[in-house]
Amino acid sequence: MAAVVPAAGSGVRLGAGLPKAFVELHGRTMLERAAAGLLASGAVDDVVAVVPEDRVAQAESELAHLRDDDHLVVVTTGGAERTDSVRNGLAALTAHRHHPRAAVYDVLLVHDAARCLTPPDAIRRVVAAVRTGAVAVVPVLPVVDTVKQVDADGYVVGTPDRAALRAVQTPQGFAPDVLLAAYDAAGDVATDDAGLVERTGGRVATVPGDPLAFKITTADDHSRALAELDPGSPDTGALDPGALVPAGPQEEK
Ligand SMILES: Nc1ccn([C@@H]2O[C@H](COP(=O)(O)OP(=O)(O)OP(=O)(O)O)[C@@H](O)[C@H]2O)c(=O)n1
Ligand SMILES: C[C@](O)(CO)[C@H](O)COP(=O)(O)O
Repeated sequence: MAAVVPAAGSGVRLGAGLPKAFVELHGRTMLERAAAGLLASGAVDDVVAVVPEDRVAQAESELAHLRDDDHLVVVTTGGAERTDSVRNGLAALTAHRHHPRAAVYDVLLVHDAARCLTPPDAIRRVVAAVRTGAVAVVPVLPVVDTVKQVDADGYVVGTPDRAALRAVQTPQGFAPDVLLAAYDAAGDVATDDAGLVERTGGRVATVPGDPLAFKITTADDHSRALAELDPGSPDTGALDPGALVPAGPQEEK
């Protein structure tokens, strides 16, 4: 089983001044924590990390300790959108199929480096659901706020039934042919990989997610991650929210 880890985003909303996946949490980058977490779950054999072009050498060096006879760890470069980065990761996996470790995968995962605190049980739940027959699986949490749909002017046009809404996390898991076909068919970007499967008519199952699989997006999320990892310690290494760089065109995300 293999996992693609998109880690090529710039992290505009975090505003750390470097690509988000290379920001450290108590001395370890988000990328290294995410990749190590996948392998430590025992459910993942091989990992493809997708990183900015100028971070390939750093990623190779940071992930080298995870590579052994049983675990292939590949680093490749990302694209402008998350969808482009995952596509590159899938291509890198295909290119390594000749490797003795990478014969045929029964499950493919896609897991944000930015969700690097995801507990092993949450990873294993997704894998188990694919192995028991689902072609696509997303971990979800209930939505606790009432959600409004608004028009272009910001006026409310509807209130969806909250009981039918879920917040979606990663890793998302797929039967490999289903994910590859969805990416082959995709003419556009999607904010998550299951969204591409939905567009091709694939049925997407849900499993319980985990609050610790939250996405580190802002400086507050980064502080929360530091505290989750070491509740007793001062906020060492926290980013200064006041030093945020302007978010630019991505700020509406
Ligand atoms: N072109 C991109 C954009 C995002 N990602 C990755 O996709 C995951 C989820 O993206 P997000 O958290 O939105 O990260 P960024 O795009 O870096 O954040 P921002 O929008 O604040 O710049 C992250 O691990 C990020 O590195 C990626 O590999 N390639
Ligand atoms: C894939 C994802 O993590 C699911 O919640 C998310 O959609 C990606 O985050 P982004 O901020 O939209 O890039």
